[in-house]
Amino acid sequence: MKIVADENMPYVDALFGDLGEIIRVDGRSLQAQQLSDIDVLLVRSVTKVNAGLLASCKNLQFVGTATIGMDHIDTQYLDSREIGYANAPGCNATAVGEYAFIAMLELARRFSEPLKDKVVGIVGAGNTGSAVQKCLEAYGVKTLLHDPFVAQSADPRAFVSLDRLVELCDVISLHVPLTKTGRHPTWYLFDEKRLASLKPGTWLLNCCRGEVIDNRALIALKRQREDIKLVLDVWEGEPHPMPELVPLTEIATPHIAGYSLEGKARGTFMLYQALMARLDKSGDKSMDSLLPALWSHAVTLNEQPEEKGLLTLSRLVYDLRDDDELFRQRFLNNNGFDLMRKNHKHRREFSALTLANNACSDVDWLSNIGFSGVGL
Ligand SMILES: NC(=O)c1ccc[n+]([C@@H]2O[C@H](COP(=O)([O-])OP(=O)(O)OC[C@H]3O[C@@H](n4cnc5c(N)ncnc54)[C@H](O)[C@@H]3O)[C@@H](O)[C@H]2O)c1
Ligand SMILES: O=C(O)[C@H](O)[C@H](O)COP(=O)(O)O
Repeated sequence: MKIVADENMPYVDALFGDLGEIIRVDGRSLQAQQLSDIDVLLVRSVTKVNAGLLASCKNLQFVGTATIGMDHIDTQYLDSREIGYANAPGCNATAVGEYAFIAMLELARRFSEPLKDKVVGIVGAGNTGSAVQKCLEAYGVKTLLHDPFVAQSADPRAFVSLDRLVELCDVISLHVPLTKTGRHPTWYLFDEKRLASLKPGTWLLNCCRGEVIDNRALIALKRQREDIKLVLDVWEGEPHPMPELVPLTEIATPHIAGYSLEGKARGTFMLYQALMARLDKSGDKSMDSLLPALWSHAVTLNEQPEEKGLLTLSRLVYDLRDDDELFRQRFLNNNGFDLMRKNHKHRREFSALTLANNACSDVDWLSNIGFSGVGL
């Protein structure tokens, strides 16, 4: 079996090595002629999988994308050729949730405005939106949700309209797929008009897809309204963000909100499971053996951490300021955006840090946020 895999997908050798030959490729520049005799294609969000790429693959049985988003895959075309496919829903939801939560803690500290006093609006209440909500609620922050699809399901949570969310929230975090059609398209969901309606001092975070916000309108808004604070992980026109937008942000990163080691391992592992099911084989691999230990094993709490202490714990697991600094230095360099993504291997999730409780008081909320605990 011949397997072509994006070079930015870790753990492919460990999981797929027994199945056949593995060829690593640069997913963004992948060409049809590199794929003519392959059986399996494993991609990330930067590869457009469509008739143009696959027309000459006669043996192709399976396409896997180690991502949540599917907007880069022409599933109709795959269906028409009866090629199996899978994505990895939820694989990096915890990573995105923790990224957004840490970013909010960073802004709270920078502007001396406690996160605990804010109301946070979450647009899109699926896997990543729910992961942010989990961290916020565990910490005791009030959240409001907008999701017209989930609102009509049996989900017991309360939902508000987008207008109401924008009107009431101090912080808005975006977690929708990129859609151009259907009843509630998200392309430019935050257009010039919506952006103009943000209440004074709003913090706006985008960790989903760049084009959910009209980036030109965002630049125009920021030039008039210093009070709006931006956290952007995704950009219109990736891998070339509008250069004038970057200095207008508080935190800027190259589409790595989902890039925890755990999230990447989960993504590859979910594709392994999907391929094994497609081949009607039972897999003998497990995810546990893939991950290394965190550099610091445990931290002992002698007292209840306040917001500053919570940020300190978060930074032990993932210091978002490092990625922000590197991005500002490098995004304009040749291939800087993609190189930073390719070399991004340092990030862990809260669960990698074990907290020991010497404080006696109730610190269950820390395990609800996601930290591992001895006696929490
Ligand atoms: N920055 C990153 O690294 C990163 C990582 C993971 C996912 N993503 C992006 O984030 C998106 C969301 O991921 P997810 O795992 O939460 O997906 P999901 O499918 O679990 O949830 C998306 C939610 O958005 C809702 N939605 C759709 N249209 C909406 C609209 N107009 N208004 C409000 N809600 C709407 C859906 O009903 C769904 O509940 C993905 O599609 C992907 O594009 C980015
Ligand atoms: O949709 C997703 O899952 C995310 O956007 C994902 O983290 C993108 O990462 P990539 O596949 O580009 O490495």
